[in-house]
Amino acid sequence: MAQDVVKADTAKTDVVITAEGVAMRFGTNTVFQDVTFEVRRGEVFVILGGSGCGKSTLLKLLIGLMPPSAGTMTVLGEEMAKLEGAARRDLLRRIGVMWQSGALLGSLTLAENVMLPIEAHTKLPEAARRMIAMAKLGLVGLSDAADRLPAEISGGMLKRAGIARAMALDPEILFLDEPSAGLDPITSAGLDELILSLARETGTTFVVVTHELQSILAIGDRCIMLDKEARGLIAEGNPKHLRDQSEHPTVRAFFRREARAGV
Ligand SMILES: Nc1ncnc2c1ncn2[C@@H]1O[C@H](COP(=O)(O)OP(=O)(O)OP(=O)(O)O)[C@@H](O)[C@H]1O
Repeated sequence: MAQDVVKADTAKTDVVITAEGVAMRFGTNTVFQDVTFEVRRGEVFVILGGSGCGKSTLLKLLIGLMPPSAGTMTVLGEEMAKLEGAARRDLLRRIGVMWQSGALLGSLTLAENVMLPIEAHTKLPEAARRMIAMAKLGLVGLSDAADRLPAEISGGMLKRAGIARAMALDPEILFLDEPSAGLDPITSAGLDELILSLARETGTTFVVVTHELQSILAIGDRCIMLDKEARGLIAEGNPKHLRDQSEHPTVRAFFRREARAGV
């Protein structure tokens, strides 16, 4: 199996997420176990795998929605599962999440949607909140749509607006749950370009959950692959290396199915 060999040289300060021996069980159902990986500052890190392998569950553990059944997970040096109250809120403020649905409020304009987290977490006056919201909408190419309602824009624009809102408080890590779900291939490729340019220009670390092969190859600096049958990780490394060099049958099957169509 291809493995990234740079890991040993990486300074600890460059590591923003660690998972060590992480397991998640629901009753007698072990979704995964022995999951160990790290995410480095500034990279686009992809969590991939087939349906039901536990991608969303892992994302929920990472953002502290539930604690792992076993193992240790740290985000920005803190063990989320052990944090409470203000310490937990402080850490949550340093990360952003865009769920698959985008979850914008339909009765508010895009600018008002982006202003919401700023209002919730700061005491900035409205003019300053709007200025930040406009800057974030500018980052995702939606300056001209700031005063439109979610129902008035396309699916791709909704995703961009969701990213702008998730970036409202300048998160160090941005988690994206299936960002290209429901988008046509051209719109999806545009979103991939946006994610790449945001990662490169803002230095934000992206953790992206997806099973879209085209996106994985386009944006992923590194990835991990979860597998339902193995109940854990079956690959870690650069997606293109895995595609070209992995000898694991499931990894090969996943990466080569669309590779034949010209990826
Ligand atoms: N709250 C829960 N209670 C019980 N079982 C759960 C819960 N959440 C997830 N599971 C189980 O964990 C397994 C993994 O689910 P998960 O949604 O994380 O997979 P996934 O890889 O994100 O799948 P998909 O790509 O289809 O969204 C499934 O068997 C699911 O039934």
